[in-house]
Amino acid sequence: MDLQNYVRDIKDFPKEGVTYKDITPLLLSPEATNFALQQFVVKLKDMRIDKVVGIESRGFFFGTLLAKELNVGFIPVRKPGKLPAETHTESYDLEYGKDTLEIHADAIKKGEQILLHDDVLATGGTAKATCNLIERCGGEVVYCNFLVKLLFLNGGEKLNNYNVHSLIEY
Ligand SMILES: O=P(O)(O)OC[C@H]1O[C@H](OP(=O)(O)OP(=O)(O)O)[C@H](O)[C@@H]1O
Ligand SMILES: Nc1ncnc2[nH]cnc12
Repeated sequence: MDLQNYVRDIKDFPKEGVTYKDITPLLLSPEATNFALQQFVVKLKDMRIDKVVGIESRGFFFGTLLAKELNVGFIPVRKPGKLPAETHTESYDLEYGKDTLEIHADAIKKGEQILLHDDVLATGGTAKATCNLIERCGGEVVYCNFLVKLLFLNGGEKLNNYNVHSLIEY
């Protein structure tokens, strides 16, 4: 199955000059969703993963599916002001703006091995900020997992020190 057929380009969204990679066609297809999930799991099955961290909001879709599949807990990393308990906070630059992310400070136990998941790796700011959050909680980022990697934005450079994997590259 060619997963690229399930990602569509939306020109000039959310800003002029940005071509947005829309994964909703993939989510609409149970076959493509299951295929992508199994492709992820093949790579992960021999690794020790204690928890999955998914990034709001599109990282929640496959993040929770992956956690269920690996039989481990799921941790949401959220936009500011959404998490109710004590948090750690990181700010970062996006392809189309600036943003801040938060994690519950007690979500990870010291030394736990964490899988980070998001739908798209673009400039890498979001993923790098999330790695920082995980490490501030005492976790170790053992794998950064994405559906889509935008090679021309060089997001991988920000994640030099990490194990990075994606199913679809542009
Ligand atoms: O690699 P980067 O340049 O940091 O960009 C990648 C991030 O941008 C998108 O999130 P967005 O902020 O659009 O939020 P959403 O998931 O809620 O749509 C995407 O889901 C990633 O989280
Ligand atoms: N071009 C893009 N398409 C979808 N999500 C993104 N996140 C950052 N850049 C993106």
